Amino acid sequence: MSVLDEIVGGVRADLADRQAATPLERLKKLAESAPRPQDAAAALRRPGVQVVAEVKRSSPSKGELATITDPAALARDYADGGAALISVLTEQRRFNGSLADLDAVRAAVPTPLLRKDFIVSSYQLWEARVHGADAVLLIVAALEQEALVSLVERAHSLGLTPLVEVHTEDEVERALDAGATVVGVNARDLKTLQVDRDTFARLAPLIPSDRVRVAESGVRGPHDLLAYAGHGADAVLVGESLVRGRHPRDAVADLVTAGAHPALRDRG
Ligand SMILES: O=C(O)c1ccccc1NCC(=O)[C@H](O)[C@H](O)COP(=O)(O)O
Repeated sequence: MSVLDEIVGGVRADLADRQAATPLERLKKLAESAPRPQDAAAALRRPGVQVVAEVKRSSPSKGELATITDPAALARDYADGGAALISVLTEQRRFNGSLADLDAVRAAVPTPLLRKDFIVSSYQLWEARVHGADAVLLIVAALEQEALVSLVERAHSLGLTPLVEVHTEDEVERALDAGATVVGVNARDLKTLQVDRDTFARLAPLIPSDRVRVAESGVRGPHDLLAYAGHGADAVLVGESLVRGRHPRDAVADLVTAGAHPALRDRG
């Protein structure tokens, strides 16, 4: 069994518990009083290369990354540094995240938020709405095509921006067929956990330029952002290097400054 299969198995088990505790109809009622989602795609389409900063405590590849006791404070640093979108991991077993983290971050910053999880059911989209997310991650490798199409449509109908994640040529085709407008190319293979930064250069030309192209994983600093930018990235998603560093606000600001270079801002 791959790491991804194992994670998704745990996610399904936890999901069943939450569904038993809060039936969908109740969740839908709660969504009525949730804030209207912001346009996360528009935030990523701004000129230059935008920064998506991630609240990430642990990972299957590295174990514990950082003791984040106050995700709201970290998110405020990210927002102050100029992040266009803040990604909050809500998966519990392997990433040590939670919907409570999403709540805390939502209450702390006005920046659009991405619920980063292993979404397999529309129930999780309703949860994302209730807990204040503006965008959700949909991982092509974790979904059958029919489920992917249906989740992309449902996310849009709930006002959420789906960030559709791919790692291979076939997955790019599936993402585009499913109607993805924001496509994330993950340099990390979720089955082997190996990071190969050349993945973005290989797959980006297959993604039409009217879609938002996000380069995910392996960004250690501005030089990696600039390398991804050179291959057409509109945004980069950064986790580990920000949570491990001592000055997350400055680290985000350095990335934002690199991404705002006039040569990148003036790209067509
Ligand atoms: O990070 C992992 O080990 C991982 C393992 C299995 C599934 C997903 C995983 N990570 C999710 C991500 O892709 C990253 O959190 C995100 O792209 C940021 O990457 P990084 O900057 O390298 O932390």
